[in-house]
Amino acid sequence: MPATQPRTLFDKIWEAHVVETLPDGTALLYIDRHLVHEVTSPQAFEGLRTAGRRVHRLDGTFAVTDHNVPTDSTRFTGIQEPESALQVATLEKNVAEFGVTYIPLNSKRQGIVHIIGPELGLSLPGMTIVCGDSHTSTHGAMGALAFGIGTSEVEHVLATQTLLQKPAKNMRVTVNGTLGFGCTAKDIVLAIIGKIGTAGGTGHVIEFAGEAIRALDMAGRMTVCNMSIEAGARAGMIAPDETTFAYVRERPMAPKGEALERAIAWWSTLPSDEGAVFDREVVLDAAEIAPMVSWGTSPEDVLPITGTVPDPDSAADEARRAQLRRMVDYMGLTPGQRLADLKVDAVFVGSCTNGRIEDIRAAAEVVRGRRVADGVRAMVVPGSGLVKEQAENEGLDIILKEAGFEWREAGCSMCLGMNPDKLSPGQRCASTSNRNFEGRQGKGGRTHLLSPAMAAAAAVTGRLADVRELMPRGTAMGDAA
Ligand SMILES: CC(C)[C@H](C(=O)O)[C@@H](O)C(=O)O
Ligand code: SF4
Repeated sequence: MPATQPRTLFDKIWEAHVVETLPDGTALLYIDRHLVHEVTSPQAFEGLRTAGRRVHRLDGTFAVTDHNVPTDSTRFTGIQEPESALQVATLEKNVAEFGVTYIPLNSKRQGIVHIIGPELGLSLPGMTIVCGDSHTSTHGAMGALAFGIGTSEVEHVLATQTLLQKPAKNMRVTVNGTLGFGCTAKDIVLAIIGKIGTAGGTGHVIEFAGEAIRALDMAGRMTVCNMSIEAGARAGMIAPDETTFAYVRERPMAPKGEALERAIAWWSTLPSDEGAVFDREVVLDAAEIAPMVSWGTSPEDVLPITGTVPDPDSAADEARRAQLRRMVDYMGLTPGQRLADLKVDAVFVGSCTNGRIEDIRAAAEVVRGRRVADGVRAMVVPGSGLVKEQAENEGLDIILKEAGFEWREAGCSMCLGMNPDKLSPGQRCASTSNRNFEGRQGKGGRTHLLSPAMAAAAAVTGRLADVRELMPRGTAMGDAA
C-alpha cells in the first residue's frame, strides 16, 4: 500500500515490521518482543535443542512462570502438585541452558506475563509482541501489535525472531461519550462482546477508539484489549497518546532520555490517519453501558446487573434454545431469576484482565469499612509482585484482609484451574477474570465475569449485587469512574 494512502494503526505497525511478503500476502514479520511462560514453551525449547539451534535474540526474549505457581508460601518452599512443579522446573532449566532472561518466582517483578510486560516497560508502543498465550492482546493497549501464538510458532520466534503471518482485516470499535457512575473498562469490554459476540472480531485486529476509550487509564485500556480475544479478534489495540507516554516514562526497563524522546516522536505518528478505512466498524454509546455480569458459559452471554436470567424457550432457533438450556442448567439458574439475587460462594479479584493496582484500589474502595459476607471465600491475587508491593504501600491489603479477604502472591491463580486455587463443583464465583466456560475455574465451577468493583460488591453482600446501590454517587470505583 503506498504510504500516501491513509493507514490504520495496525497497518503502520505491520508495515514497519514486514521482512518479506510472499505472493499469497503472507508476511514474514519481525518480532520485537517475545514473552515466554511455562505452559507453552517446553516443546519449543525441546525443538531448538533437537535442531541444535540457539535463541536468536536474547535481548528480545523474556520468561516468567505464572499459570502453575501456587499463590501461597508453597511457591517458595516447594510446589506440591507434581505437574506444576515439573512445568516450572522445566522452564527454569530451559532459560538457564539457553541464556534467556528469566524473572524468578522469588523476584518482586514476577507476575502474570501480561501484567509484567507493560509494567516493566518490556511492551512498548509500535512494537510487535508475541507470547504463547491468547491474552497477549493485552499489550495492544500500549499501541502495539500484540497477539498470541502456538507452541510451534514459539519455537520459530525463538529461533529466528520472526513469524509468518497472514494479514488481518481492520476493525474499529468506537465507544463514544462518558461512562456512567459505577461503570469501568470491564463493563465496556463485556458490553462490546455482548453486542458483537465471541466471533464478532474473527479475522480482524480491533482498534478501540472514541472518547470513552481515550478517557481510560492504561490499566483500563489493558482490560479492554485483554478481552478482545474473547470477541474472536486476532488482536486488540489502542492508539498511543499522552496517557501512554506518561505511563512509559515510569517503567523501569523502558528507554530513557534522548532515546525515549526519539521513540515518542515515532510513536506519535502511529495513530490511524484521518480517513483510514476499516473493514468493519461498530459504535457504542458509553452512557448506555451499565455494570455488566456474565450469566452463561460464554463471555457473550452478559447482561446488565439489573437483568434477569433469559428464558431458553424465547430463543429464535432450536440450536440456540438447546445451548441456552445447557447454560442455564450448568450455571444452576432459573429463567426469569434476577441476577442480583444470585448468591455467590467465592469471589476472585485478579488475573491479567483485572489484577493491576487500579483494580485492587477499586475493589478496596467498595470493601472499606465492610465485611465479606458469611460463607463467602474471597481472594485478591495481585497480578505481579510490584502490584502487591504497591497495594501494601497504600494499605489496601489491610483493608481487604480486615474485611476477610485472602491476600495472595502473584499469579494466574483462580483464573484457570492450573494451580491449587480452584472452585469446587457447583460453587458460584464472582470473578474479574476473562473466561467463563464450563470448568474454567475448576471442575463444575460456575463463573460470573464482572469488574473489580462489582466483585467487591458481591463479596460484601454475598450475592451478585449492583455496586451503584452500595456506594455514594461520585465515588471512584475503577479506572474510568
Ligand atoms: C495456558 C495458556 C495457553 C492459556 C491461553 O492461551 O490463554 C491461558 O493463559 C488461558 O487464559 O486460558
Ligand atoms: S491470568 Fe488467566 S487469562 Fe491471563 S494468562 Fe493467566 S490464565 Fe490466561
